[in-house]
Amino acid sequence: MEIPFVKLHGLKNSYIFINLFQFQLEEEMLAPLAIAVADRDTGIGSDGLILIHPSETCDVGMRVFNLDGSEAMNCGNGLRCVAKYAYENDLVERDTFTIQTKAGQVEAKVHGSKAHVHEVTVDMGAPILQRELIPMLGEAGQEVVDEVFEAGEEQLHVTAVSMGNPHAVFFVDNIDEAPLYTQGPVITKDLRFPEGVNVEFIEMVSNKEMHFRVWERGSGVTQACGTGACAAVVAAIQNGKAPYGEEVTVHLSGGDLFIRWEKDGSVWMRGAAEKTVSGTFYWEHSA
Ligand SMILES: N[C@@H](CCC[C@H](N)C(=O)O)C(=O)O
Repeated sequence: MEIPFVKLHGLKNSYIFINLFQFQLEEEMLAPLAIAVADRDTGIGSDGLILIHPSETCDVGMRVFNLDGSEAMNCGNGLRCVAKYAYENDLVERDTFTIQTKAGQVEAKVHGSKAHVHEVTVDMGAPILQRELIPMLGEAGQEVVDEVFEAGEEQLHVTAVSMGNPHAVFFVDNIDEAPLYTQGPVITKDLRFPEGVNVEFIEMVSNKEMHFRVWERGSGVTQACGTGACAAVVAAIQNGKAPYGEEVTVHLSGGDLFIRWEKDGSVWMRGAAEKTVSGTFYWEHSA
């Protein structure tokens, strides 16, 4: 099978994009295809697969698959890349348009020209803070803010936030000493999070600046996570470490994102999106 693709990344969080306005794929192919394209030896190499598809309710639709083939409800870096692709490739004409995700609808605004979109702002909608909706086990109806979290020998404190997908945020004193590779792969599968969880470690630099590292559910360590950066800023505000309504700079391994949470309202994400490769993926699918 010959599959046309484009590779884009948001701050080095890279995905293979397939345009389903032009190409059809069977549902049962999607998970194995995600694993195949993401493979850095035998595939193209990426953190996963994103499908850009026609939508009945929005200007375009997006589906996201992690490196291990699991499907996610949302992807912040993917949304900026989809917006760039859709505008540059005339799937949309206006510079502000809607994108459907499995978690709901968002609005994106591209910055730049039809020839080159360099940055995108996305209204990510309101975070979901109620424990059972994240979802996290425990007493329903409460927010999970700075809660004691036993993790093996360590006692951590977690703040849990959903941006359509679940995030467990841990504040640390020194980002270089965060237990990313020891706790990340364990907490992501912790049974207290019945759907698994993306794990973020945050060092506050000031009330408007933070360092960020992530272990993504289904993909492991990545250079950036857009929904994770949104969740981290929400968590910082819930913990009194950052203000409502002001842009916070998040330093991820792959670059910076600029996030603002309006009180009782939306989280806004602004950042770069880049295209690197396009081509044909040759795939022998064995059903
Ligand atoms: N990298 C993404 C998030 C991708 C999905 C995540 N791993 C999940 O399973 O929820 C982002 O930029 O938000």
